[in-house]
Amino acid sequence: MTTTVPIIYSFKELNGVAEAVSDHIIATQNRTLFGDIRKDSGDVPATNESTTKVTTKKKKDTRPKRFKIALSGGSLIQVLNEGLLKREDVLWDKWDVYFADERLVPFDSPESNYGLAKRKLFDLLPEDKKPTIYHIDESLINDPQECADSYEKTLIKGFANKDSVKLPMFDLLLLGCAPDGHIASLFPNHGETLREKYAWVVPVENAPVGPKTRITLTIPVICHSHQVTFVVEGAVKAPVLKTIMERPEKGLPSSIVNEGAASRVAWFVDDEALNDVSVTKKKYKFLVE
Ligand SMILES: O=C1O[C@H](COP(=O)(O)O)[C@@H](O)[C@H](O)[C@H]1O
Repeated sequence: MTTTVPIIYSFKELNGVAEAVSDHIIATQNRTLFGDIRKDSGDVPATNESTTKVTTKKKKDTRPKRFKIALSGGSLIQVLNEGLLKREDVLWDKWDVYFADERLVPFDSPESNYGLAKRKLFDLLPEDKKPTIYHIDESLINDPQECADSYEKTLIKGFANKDSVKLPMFDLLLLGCAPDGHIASLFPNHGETLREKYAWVVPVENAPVGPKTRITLTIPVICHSHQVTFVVEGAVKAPVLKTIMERPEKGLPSSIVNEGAASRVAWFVDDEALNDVSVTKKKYKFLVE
């Protein structure tokens, strides 16, 4: 069994993954802000109170469009640092930045995903170009369930209410993939977390890779994103990429998302990470969209 999801492959001569993924992010930003591709993620269906029948008529969303993006931590942040900071066409002040997962450590810990993004990205932007950032409540890091619930509430506010919007829809969700196949803080063999259907955010209390306690977006939320983009580099990732592409039946979290979001998934990988993959590669010469 092989996966049919195309790989968007960053050719070395096009300056590598950081450049290519930056072009992709900016193209997605521009389509979201100036195109018509985004479904109204914040719309609330009108309710006819006399019959309590929910109609499909939607209120027109008159709010200025924002680019709603979720970031992972880890190696992705360095890629963004190298690719995005030098660009002038990143409209940072129109970005709403959320996190795909967070490690429950203080923000000044080197292990904090928000802390890393802050130091390597947000702190380096001019004051008038900062995005709006939605991070966890640092005071709740000792209570994973509370922290997850609180972050879910943050999402609910950002994407209207949970009853009317069954799932939030990020314009772009950026994922790394660890050598064990975990994405965000969704780990292989964490069945209950991987099967979660209702919650948008869940606690993780026994992560096999430190820090042990985390919170993470769930698979349905990740797969509902308008665009899910993986960024994976280095020979250390070659075996896991082979498993994802050639053995989806193994059910790694990365494979579940790769299949679940299918046509909305893109992969940005370098030659080293792709080295072991033997399925037919669809190579796209990457052009600015
Ligand atoms: O623990 C985590 O690991 C993954 C993968 O990190 P990488 O450094 O191998 O790219 C990361 O995406 C996630 O946000 C993080 O919490």
